[in-house]
Amino acid sequence: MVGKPNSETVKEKKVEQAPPVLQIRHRDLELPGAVAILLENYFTVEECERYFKVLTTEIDWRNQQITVTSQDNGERVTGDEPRRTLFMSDPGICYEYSGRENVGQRWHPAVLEIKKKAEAALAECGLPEVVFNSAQMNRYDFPRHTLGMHADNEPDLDRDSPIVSVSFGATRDFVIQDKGDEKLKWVVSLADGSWFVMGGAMQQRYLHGVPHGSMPGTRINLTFRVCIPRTPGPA
Ligand SMILES: O=C(O)CCC(=O)C(=O)O
Ligand SMILES: [Fe+2]
Repeated sequence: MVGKPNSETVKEKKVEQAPPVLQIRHRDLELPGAVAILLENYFTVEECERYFKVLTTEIDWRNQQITVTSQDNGERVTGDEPRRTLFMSDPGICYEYSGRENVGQRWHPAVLEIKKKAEAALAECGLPEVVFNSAQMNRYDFPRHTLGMHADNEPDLDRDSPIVSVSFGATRDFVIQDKGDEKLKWVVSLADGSWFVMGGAMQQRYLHGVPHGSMPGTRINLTFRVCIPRTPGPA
């Protein structure tokens, strides 16, 4: 007779399972005059886990300072950038923003892999091919780590190329605001593995930023860009 095994002798074996493959979801924000398309789950769960680990452990994230113009009295004020950052690029690329000159650090191989996959998505969205030569990288470790409303319109950036943003780790809101009407806002949730493109007149007509979060968890964001090559200069 086959009986029920004695519960004391049952040994459960945990079977290793492949991470799920989630379906890519394509959403066009249909911003007048701009290209703003989100691909959710563009990176697989396996890629998200692998890249999050590499990006949090193998990158020389920096606490840096920025200088901005005070909204109150128009004076220039220097303070801590409210997140950690790093700028990576091909040789001969510099990017000045918020009063700081950033000389591109050498590419980490994982960032180059991510860049290739980020470039491939442009064709999937029916957009022209672009080879990015730099990446502004942001690390948000706490809900208080933020990025103020801004436009990426510095002279170092090629205005005709889009900016592609990819995110790993914790989900954060990404807010877009019409420069001509501050009441016109869009909020996009940028989750683990998401890809987002900002093109057309996005930087001329809109501001964007990452406000204070509500949940703990580290988020890594890489924004791939095309900068105009130049030699380093004073900030
Ligand atoms: O973290 C983000 O999603 C936005 C990054 C960004 O806008 C920037 O680096 O200029
Ligand atoms: Fe930006």
